[in-house]
Amino acid sequence: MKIGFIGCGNMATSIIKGIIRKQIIDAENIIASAKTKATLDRVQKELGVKVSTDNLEVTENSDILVLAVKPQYYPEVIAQIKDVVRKEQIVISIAPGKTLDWLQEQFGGAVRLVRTMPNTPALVGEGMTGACRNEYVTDEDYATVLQILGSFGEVETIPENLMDVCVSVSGSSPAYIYILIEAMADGAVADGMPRAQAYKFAAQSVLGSAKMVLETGKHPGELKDQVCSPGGTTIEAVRVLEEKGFRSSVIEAMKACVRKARGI
Ligand SMILES: NC(=O)C1=CN([C@@H]2O[C@H](COP(=O)(O)OP(=O)(O)OC[C@H]3O[C@@H](n4cnc5c(N)ncnc54)[C@H](O)[C@@H]3O)[C@@H](O)[C@H]2O)C=CC1
Ligand SMILES: O=C(O)[C@@H]1CCC=N1
Repeated sequence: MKIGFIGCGNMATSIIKGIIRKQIIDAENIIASAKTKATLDRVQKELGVKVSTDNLEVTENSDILVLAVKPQYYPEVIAQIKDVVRKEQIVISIAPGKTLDWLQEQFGGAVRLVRTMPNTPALVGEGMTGACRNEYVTDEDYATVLQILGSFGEVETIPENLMDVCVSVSGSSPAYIYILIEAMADGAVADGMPRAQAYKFAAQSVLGSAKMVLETGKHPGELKDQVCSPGGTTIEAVRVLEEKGFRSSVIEAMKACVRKARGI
């Protein structure tokens, strides 16, 4: 099995590192393209995969092809490769807003397409990916794709109409969490904790809280209540978060994210 990446920036690098880490596909069976020699040198050095500036070479040398460029470059890239994409090849999109119908139209023929929304924690094997496929992708093809996507974290098949929601809840959400961690560390630093220590305490608390939700199966509200002692410290923090519109800020930010995805 050979996998190709057109574009090798943040997301492709995270996916490739995740795949190599789990030894699903060897580095020698991975090929990636980029626009500049500087990026290719960085990719070759950092990941040890084959590299090329030629998107056609990447297309011809892969069974699974990931389109890992920004959405605005999709039309240009697809126009360039569509005549060399083979019938049995699987093309994976990772772009927000690009529907299976739109992708199909750009290719102008029957292409096996899997639409996904991954996220950068793939780099450490803790990604969350939503996926759906078109009618040309066989069950066998799709099982292979899910195995690859599952090698760098969790993967779930979702209806295509939820892909834009997936962008806000998992594709983009690591950014919100990093802001939260940074803000928590700023708070700790403001009260005297050294910066590096503050990042560790904040990040480990986020990691532990996420595990509590996933592993206990308890409602997040119940877990929150367990932390809030009557007349205690936590409820004071919660009171201020509610007063400052924390919950509503998150919801509104996510709705803006979905609107943007729908408009891309
Ligand atoms: N960064 C993230 O957290 C996530 C990104 N995505 C999606 O992944 C895709 C890639 O995003 P990033 O990796 O963040 O972007 P990026 O900008 O880091 O990487 C894209 C790479 O593609 C290269 N490129 C541009 N045009 C090219 C062409 N014609 N041929 C070959 N290479 C070309 C660029 O030079 C760049 O290195 C986007 O569609 C994005 O929406 C999806 C989920 C999460
Ligand atoms: O910001 C973006 O457009 C991409 C999609 C999801 C995460 N990053």
